[in-house]
Amino acid sequence: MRTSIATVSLSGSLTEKLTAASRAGFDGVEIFENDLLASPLTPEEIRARCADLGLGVDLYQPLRDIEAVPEDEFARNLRRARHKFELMRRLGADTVLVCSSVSPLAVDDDALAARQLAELAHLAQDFGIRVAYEALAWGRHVSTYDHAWRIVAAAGHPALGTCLDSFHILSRGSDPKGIEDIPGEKIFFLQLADAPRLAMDVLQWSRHYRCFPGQGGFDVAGLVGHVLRTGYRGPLSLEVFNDVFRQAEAGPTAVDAHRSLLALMETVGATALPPPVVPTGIAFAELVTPDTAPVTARLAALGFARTARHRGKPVDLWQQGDARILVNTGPAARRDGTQLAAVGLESPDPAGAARRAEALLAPVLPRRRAREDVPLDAVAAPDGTELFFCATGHDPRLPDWRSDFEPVGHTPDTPGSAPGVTRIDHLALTQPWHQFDEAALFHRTVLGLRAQESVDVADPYGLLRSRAVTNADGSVRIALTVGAAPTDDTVRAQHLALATDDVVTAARRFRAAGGRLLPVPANYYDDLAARHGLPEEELATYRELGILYDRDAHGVFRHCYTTTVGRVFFELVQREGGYRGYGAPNAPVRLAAQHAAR
Ligand SMILES: O=C(O)c1ccc(O)c(O)c1
Ligand SMILES: [Mg+2]
Repeated sequence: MRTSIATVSLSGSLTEKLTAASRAGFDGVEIFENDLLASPLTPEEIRARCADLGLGVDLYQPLRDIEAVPEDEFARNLRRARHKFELMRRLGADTVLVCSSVSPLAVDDDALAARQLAELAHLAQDFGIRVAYEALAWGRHVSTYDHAWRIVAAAGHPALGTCLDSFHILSRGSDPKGIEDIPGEKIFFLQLADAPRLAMDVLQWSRHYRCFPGQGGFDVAGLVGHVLRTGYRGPLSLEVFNDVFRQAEAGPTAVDAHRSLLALMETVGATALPPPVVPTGIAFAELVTPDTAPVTARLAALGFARTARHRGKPVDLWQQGDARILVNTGPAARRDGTQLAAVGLESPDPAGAARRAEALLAPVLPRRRAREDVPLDAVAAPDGTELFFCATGHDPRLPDWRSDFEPVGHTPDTPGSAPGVTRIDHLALTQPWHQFDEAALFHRTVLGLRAQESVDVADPYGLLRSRAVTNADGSVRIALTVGAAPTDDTVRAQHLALATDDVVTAARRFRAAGGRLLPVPANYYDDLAARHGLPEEELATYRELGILYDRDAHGVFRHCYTTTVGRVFFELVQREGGYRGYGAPNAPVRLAAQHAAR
């Protein structure tokens, strides 16, 4: 099917928007009137630019406040429309969107609306133009798709059809099943947008909070299924009014937009993509650092041993139990400071995982970082984190990334031999401020992970949002976070959470080995005592070590934090009884403590 995007969904000049849409692989655009009015290009130049970029001008929009008005007013509206049709002819656009009137002059008279829309369509026809009538959710008299369709049907003009917009339909709670009663050839256009479920005025909701399909709470794919069953074969077009996307760079936004549409088309069976290959564990996390000592001192104190070194690069493998951390001191480290740069995901089919990622527009990274390296499939996540699809000896047919490493003589503790770290529990990756929703969609569609609900976390200097993506058994957990103050290193911090069966002993061992744990204020423990009624002795231990505590319907969570190096800190976590969360209620206390420590 044709994919299209409204210029209002992207930031920049019209030229920048068109270029971004074309590069991201869209077939066409809806040109929003304001973008044309503000452009220094003539309509002919815009048409030529679109042609050069391989874009069709699938829709010109919107014509407003046309129908169901007194005759003298309607005569003025027709003059206005004629001017637009002349413009559209120069632009090479053959469909115009007319949205239902919000004018105080409009009357509640369907027969009048139908008669005037037929007259408009008659004029449009002379210009080779079709009119697509759309119910705005806040239209004065027409606000539902079935009402707009009744008027279109009554008008009975071949150049008049309807435009369906998933936002207007789903925001009002209309049942989209009735779409199947509209003949496909009378649906002239289909606009798609998702939105988070918010209890607010629908106009404000529409103009500021729409998002790409799959990022919000609507069943957009379900709606598209109904539309396709009518026989509609026109474009699937994204029309997303969103305050964040208006500011974000158009190029990446357009790619994210197209990915969301591809995933939606897969869901409704309109396209076939390589199937998702869900990762089965975390093979490694890779830190880059220009300043090795503070990182390795923390790892050693946590009980990690340096077990191997890369044959060709300044990269060490530190290991404990099944937790593997690469410490890279190469050139990227000097450029970027200490940060989590790459994640190795255990994959039953690394090549298949990479094929899906590529089909969903993820940048594919070179298979070998150096000529002599084992070939590994890798892609870049939206935040730039490199994701390696790899095998850690679980399948003899797949190359083992560890073959690039030479043992250095230390053997790690075997899991369970000492109460240390058993595995990586989760990773927390900070996303660029404008890519939070996209990050969740990426991890869900590209990696086949499940996204949990987003939670708000109060930081002393702004609000953070956090959303976890996981595989079914919890062996892959990634917390995606975003903050309001992107330049602040506490807000930009990433962390590596390490699982242990006994956080108290692990914390004591870390301290005894010279490690410093993040101090937690006494007020926190007074509150904890009141909330959970923990025995005084247990509380005293937590107080002493800075251990935080949480409980959900499934179990208990105890955790503590190291101090931060660059953008990175470590967390020791003990999950008991199937606890599913990440200690979110404690995050504000942790963030305040980290700001204080800075
Ligand atoms: O918010 C609006 O005015 C507006 C305009 C055109 C549309 O297609 C739409 O869905 C909303
Ligand atoms: Mg619309």
